[in-house]
Amino acid sequence: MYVSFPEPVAAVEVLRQGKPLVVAIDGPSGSGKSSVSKAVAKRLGLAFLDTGAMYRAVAWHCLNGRINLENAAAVEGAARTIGLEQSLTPDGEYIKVNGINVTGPIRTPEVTAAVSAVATNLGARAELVRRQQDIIAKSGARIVVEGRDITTVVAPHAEARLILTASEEARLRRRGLQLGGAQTDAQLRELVLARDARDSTVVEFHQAADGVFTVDSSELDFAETVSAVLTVVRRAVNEGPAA
Ligand SMILES: Nc1ncnc2c1ncn2[C@@H]1O[C@H](COP(=O)(O)OP(=O)(O)O)[C@@H](O)[C@H]1O
Ligand SMILES: Nc1ccn([C@H]2C[C@H](O)[C@@H](COP(=O)(O)OP(=O)(O)O)O2)c(=O)n1
Repeated sequence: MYVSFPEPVAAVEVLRQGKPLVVAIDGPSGSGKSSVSKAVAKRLGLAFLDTGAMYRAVAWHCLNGRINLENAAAVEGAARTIGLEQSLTPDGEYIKVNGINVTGPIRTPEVTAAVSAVATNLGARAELVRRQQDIIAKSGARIVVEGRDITTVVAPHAEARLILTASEEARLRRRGLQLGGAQTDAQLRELVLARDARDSTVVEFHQAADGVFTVDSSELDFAETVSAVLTVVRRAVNEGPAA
């Protein structure tokens, strides 16, 4: 079989040309939000915003600056004052805190273990939501945004809103593979399920709100999931919110 390399890039699909097209994607950890959202943004020629990276960046800043994560006022203060700069394209993702590139460091187990302290801080959330809405407006409202509260709080009027979910088993397996298989079952459960349980005390990302579509990727491979999400986006654009 002859396989050409690099693979031909799929043609960009033009939807709502010249008009706003915000695609809001929420879901639990390991459901595929980040990777699938990037592929969807590429396919639709849209910008891309990883909101989880912003929560992680604040957590990294607190750990790095010895800011007590249990001090709610201090964490909120950190969210309000840090300089955040991040890529808004699906390729070459990066994020900087006060000019320091923390793209790698925000993915360490230490930051992952600490990030719920930021995610459950309502003052920090309000500030990050405000920043995210500002980024969406500045993108010309043609952007895929993924996180936990995008369909409900950050962009409740987005042209397409969906929850991307998958069974616990699928999410644990995918995260294990993604991290290279070095984690024990207990460690993976803490990284994925325990963190989701903590985060879901302040945001609902398991159940779709009114008008929000659901894509369950448990039985789908990556390409099928991207395709299912694109189908939902086309349907939302052509027919409106989920019934
Ligand atoms: N439908 C799928 N089938 C198989 N693997 C997938 C699927 N969707 C995502 N993945 C893989 O699962 C891992 C976790 O996906 P990721 O996008 O990081 O999830 P999230 O952002 O929701 O935490 C990645 O390695 C990704 O490539
Ligand atoms: N809009 C968002 C995005 C992320 N969060 C929180 C929830 C997560 O614990 C952290 C990190 O999010 P991220 O999407 O990077 O997490 P995963 O790696 O997909 O599990 O931030 C949030 O509360 N609201």
